Amino acid sequence: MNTSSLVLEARNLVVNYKQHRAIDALNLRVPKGCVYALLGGNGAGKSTTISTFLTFNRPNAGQVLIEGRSPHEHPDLVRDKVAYLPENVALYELMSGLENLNFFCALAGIHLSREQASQLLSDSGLQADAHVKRVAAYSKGMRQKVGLAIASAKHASAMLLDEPTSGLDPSAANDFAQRIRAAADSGVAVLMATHDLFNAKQVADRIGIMKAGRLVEEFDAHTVRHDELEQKYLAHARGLA
Ligand SMILES: Nc1ncnc2c1ncn2[C@@H]1O[C@H](COP(=O)(O)OP(=O)(O)OP(=O)(O)O)[C@@H](O)[C@H]1O
Repeated sequence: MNTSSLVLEARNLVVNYKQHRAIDALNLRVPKGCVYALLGGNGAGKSTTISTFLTFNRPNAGQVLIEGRSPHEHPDLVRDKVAYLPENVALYELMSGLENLNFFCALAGIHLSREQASQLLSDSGLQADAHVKRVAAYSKGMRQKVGLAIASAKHASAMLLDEPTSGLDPSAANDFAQRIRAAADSGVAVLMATHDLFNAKQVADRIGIMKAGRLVEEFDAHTVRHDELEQKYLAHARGLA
C-alpha cells in the first residue's frame, strides 16, 4: 500500500476504560477510496475504535492517525477531515431536513444556497417532497439520508460510520450501501462498524473481524466468499477460532 494514500490508521492502539482493556494493540489501515468494514460481536471494540478517531477516547498506548497526524495533538483534524454518522443521526425534530442540513453545515462553517442544500439531500436519496417536512415524521432511513447529506457537505476525506444500516429495511440498507460505495469511489476513506455481514460483503473492500479489542481476521471483501466470512465470524463468536 502506498502510505501517502493512507487516511485512517491505528498503530498499536490500546484503549482502557479504567481497568478494562477495550482495544488491545490494534493495527488498522484505511486508504483513500477504501471501505473498511469492522465486524465483531457485542463488546469487541468497534465503537471504541471509532470514538478514538473522533477523540472521544484517548489512547493509553499507541495512536490513531488521520492523514498521518494525530487528532489528539491536532484537534482540528476531526472537524476538517472527518464526517461521522452514528447509528441514530441526532436531528432537530421540529425542523425540516433542509433546515437541519443548513443548521449543521452552518455549525461547521459551511453556508449552502437553497439549491445546493436541495441537491445534497436529493443526492443522498431523500425524495424532494420530504425536504421541507419536519424530521419528526421521517423514518430512520430518511434520517440517515440527512446525515449522509451533512457528511457529504463537509467534503471530508474520511467517513466514520457506526452501525449505519442497523434497523434499515433491506432496500434502504442496499440504497445506503450504494451511496457509501459512491463516496469511496470519489476518494473518501470509509471505516464502518457493522453487524451486517451481507452489507459488509456488498459494500466493503476490506473486512476485519474484531474480538476482545484485537483484530483477529482480515479479508479482501472482493474475494472472500459469503459462507466463508460467516463461518469465520461465527467461529470467533463461539470461541472456536
Ligand atoms: N464508556 C464505557 N465505560 C466502560 N466500559 C466501556 C465503555 N464503553 C465500552 N466499554 C467496554 O469496552 C468494550 C468495547 O466496547 P465497544 O462499545 O467498543 O464494542 P462494540 O464492538 O462497539 O460493541 P457493540 O457491537 O455492542 O456496539 C466492551 O467490553 C464494553 O463493555
